[in-house]
Order: sequence, then structure tokens, then C-alpha cells
Amino acid sequence: MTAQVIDGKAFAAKVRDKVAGHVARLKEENGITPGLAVVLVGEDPASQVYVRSKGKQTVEVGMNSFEHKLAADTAEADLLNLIQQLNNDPQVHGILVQLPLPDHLNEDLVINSIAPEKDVDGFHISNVGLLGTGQKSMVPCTPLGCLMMLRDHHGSLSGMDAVVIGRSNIVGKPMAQLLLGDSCTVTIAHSRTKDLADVVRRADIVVAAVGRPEMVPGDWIKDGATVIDVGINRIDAPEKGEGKTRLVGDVHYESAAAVAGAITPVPGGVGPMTIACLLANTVTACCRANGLAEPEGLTA
Ligand SMILES: Nc1nc(=O)c2c([nH]1)NC[C@@H]1CN(c3ccc(C(=O)N[C@@H](CCC(=O)O)C(=O)O)cc3)C=[N+]21
Repeated sequence: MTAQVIDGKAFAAKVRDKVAGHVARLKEENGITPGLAVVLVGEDPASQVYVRSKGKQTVEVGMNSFEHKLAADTAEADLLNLIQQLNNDPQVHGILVQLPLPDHLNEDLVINSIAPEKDVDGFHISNVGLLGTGQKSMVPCTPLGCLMMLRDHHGSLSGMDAVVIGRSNIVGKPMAQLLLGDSCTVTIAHSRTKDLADVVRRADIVVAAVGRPEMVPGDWIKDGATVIDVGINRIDAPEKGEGKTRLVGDVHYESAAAVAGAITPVPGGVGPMTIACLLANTVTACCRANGLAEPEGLTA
């Protein structure tokens, strides 16, 4: 089987169009402009590029973007103060603190100081608990984007065998919760899993989120399975010239695409959906904050 390519870039553009429509309606009918605040601590160049692209897309869908860049040696109390200000700012409906934070800052403490209803990353313990108990919450962007693509491709996921490789709080665990919520039989595999190849071979849906370049080979994939590749790994590409690099996923694309039923590429798969879902979560948060009906098809 040669896999159908699930075009995350095109899907993300559709999600952004929907978001833009809701933003326009909020402005026109309610006089409200959704706002997203992004906090970046430190000068990591990759993070800077990424924060810039989030800000640009936020403005493109008609929302307000508030960027806060803090020095790498910012004191924890100062960061907590800023978050408190954003929590209290009625113009700000979503708050994202770019991770990872410098070592001297307590990530859990910082994340849990964000007002849960403004936590558009869905990382606050309240949102984690709400998701785990099937209650309305803010859902982490990357798993939400993966779920949207899976639902779009399959319609119902009920009864399917899903294997999530990776157990991070950011992707693996919430992804498993979402799949369970859609009535999949879910296995969470990780670095200590015995016979990982056999576990993956049973899966109708494979979500790879480990951050190890091309670690899942095609011969682990069941014929016709759907493969969602969350990994974004930059590796050397001497074939492109000296010092050149390229992006690869956690899945070995060519060999997996030869057996899978459908697969997401890297780049152009999960990555663009993550940002689109961040915008979607911001609109959802804005509607909830104002007691308005929330947009359909943009939440889990
Ligand atoms: N609080 C927080 N929330 C995050 O969601 C978060 C974070 N911190 N820290 C950093 C990671 C990374 N991340 C990416 C999202 C999209 C692409 C993306 O769109 N990638 C493009 C390729 C971009 C390129 O060419 O480099 C693609 O896959 O097609 C990449 C990386 C979100 N993160």
C-alpha cells in the first residue's frame, strides 16, 4: 500500500480560515477582539523564530498579539508578576509561556500560575485533570491537531487500536487521553517498552512523539495503518551541501509510507496544525470568557 499523505499544512490553513471567520464575527457582533499573549524567556534562536511565526499568524487571523520577551536571567518572581498581569488583563484571552524555560525557573510553578481558562497550551494541572475526566478544558495544541486530522481521515475512531509512542505531558499523555475519549483502545509505549516493534505492529493508529529522528521504521507499521508523526528533528544533510540540515520526523518516512494507509509528513504535518490549534484555542477561550457559544469543530 502507498500511503495517502495527510497534508497538515493545508489542513492548518482551513483551521485558520475558520478561526478568522469566528474572529470577524466576534468583532462585528460583540465588539471583542481575541488576544493572545506569548511570553518568551531567553534568546534561543529557534524559539525566537517560532514565537515570531505565532505572532504573525495571530495577527493574520485578526487577533491581537502581545509578545513579551524577557532576559534569560529573569527572576522567577518577575515572570510570575507578568503572568499575574496577563491573567488580570481583559484584552488577553490566551497566555502561552514558551517552553522549555531556563533551568533556574520552575516550569510547573510557572505554568500553574496561568489562569486555567487562559491556558491555551492546556498544560495547567486543572486542564490536565479536566481532560483526564472528560470535562470541558483547554486541550494541548499538538494532540488536538493530531486528533483533528485523525477524525477528518477516519470519521469515527471508535474501537481502533492506537499506540502512542512517548509519554510526555505535552504530547504523549494528552494524546492518549484524547484517543481514549474517542473510544480507541490505547497503548502508551516509551523507552522502556518491551518489544516495541510488536506493540506498534498491532496498531491501527500510530502516534510517534519521542523526539528521536526516524526511530520508527516502516517494518513496524501494520499494513494500512494511519501514522501521525509528531517529531520535528533537525539533522545534518551533507547531501545538500556542507553544513546543511534538514527536518525529519520520528518515523522513517519512505519505508513507513510504503506500508501505511495514511501518513503525516515532516515538515508540513503536525507542526502547522499545532499553531493553528493555538489560534483555535484562543478563540475558544475568548468565547468562554464572554459567555458566548464556542466555535464548533475547533475543540476536542
Ligand atoms: N508553551 C509551548 N507551546 C508549544 O506549542 C511549543 C513550545 N512551548 N515550545 C516549542 C515547541 C515547538 N513547537 C512547534 C510548533 C510548530 C512547528 C512547525 O510549524 N514546524 C514546521 C517546520 C518549521 C521549520 O521549517 O523549522 C513544520 O513542521 O512544518 C514547530 C515547532 C511548539 N512548541
